[in-house]
Amino acid sequence: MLTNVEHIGIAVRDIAASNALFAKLLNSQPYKAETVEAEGVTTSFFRVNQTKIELLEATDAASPIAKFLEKKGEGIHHIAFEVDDIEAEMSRLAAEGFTLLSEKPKAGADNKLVCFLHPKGTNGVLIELCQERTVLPK
Ligand SMILES: CC[C@@H](C(=O)O)C(=O)SCCNC(=O)CCNC(=O)[C@H](O)C(C)(C)COP(=O)(O)OP(=O)(O)OC[C@H]1O[C@@H](n2cnc3c(N)ncnc32)[C@H](O)[C@@H]1OP(=O)(O)O
Ligand SMILES: [Co+2]
Repeated sequence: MLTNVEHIGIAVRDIAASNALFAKLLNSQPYKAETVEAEGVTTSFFRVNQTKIELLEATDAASPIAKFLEKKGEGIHHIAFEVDDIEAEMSRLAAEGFTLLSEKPKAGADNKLVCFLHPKGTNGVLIELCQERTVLPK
């Protein structure tokens, strides 16, 4: 089951400058910064009540964020939904015809297991599923 919008991912060119901008906008500081080498990103997270803003800067030219910035520029990169059982949701969504971008959940930022759905099958919006890693998948 999808339980809430866990975070909104925003692609940025300069995470230090965007941290300062979002700190002013949200009147709060990021609570976490984390690099996820496997995804080619450096992230920072701001809490906004029940959800989060995830700023994403590319760590290298092959990063999905570098490619996105080149094609579309800065802006909303993905919407992440919290799920209670990521493997069950992956099976359900694959059976519904969505294209999963990994066969298994992957390690994400902020202690999450994640899986992405291809934006071509979701009206041009990249969707991330994420589950807290303390809840082990079946
Ligand atoms: C920090 C970890 C994690 C978390 O815990 O929160 C993250 O959020 S990591 C975020 C970065 N990681 C990812 O995005 C992984 C999933 N993405 C991918 O696997 C790829 O980016 C992709 C979606 C499969 C596209 O890759 P590829 O085909 O190699 O790139 P292209 O640049 O050629 O794009 C093809 C096509 O798709 C459009 N596109 C790409 N990204 C997005 C996007 N974020 N939203 C909407 N559309 C997107 C792109 O514009 C191309 O379209 P056309 O030009 O019309 O073909
Ligand atoms: Co994300």
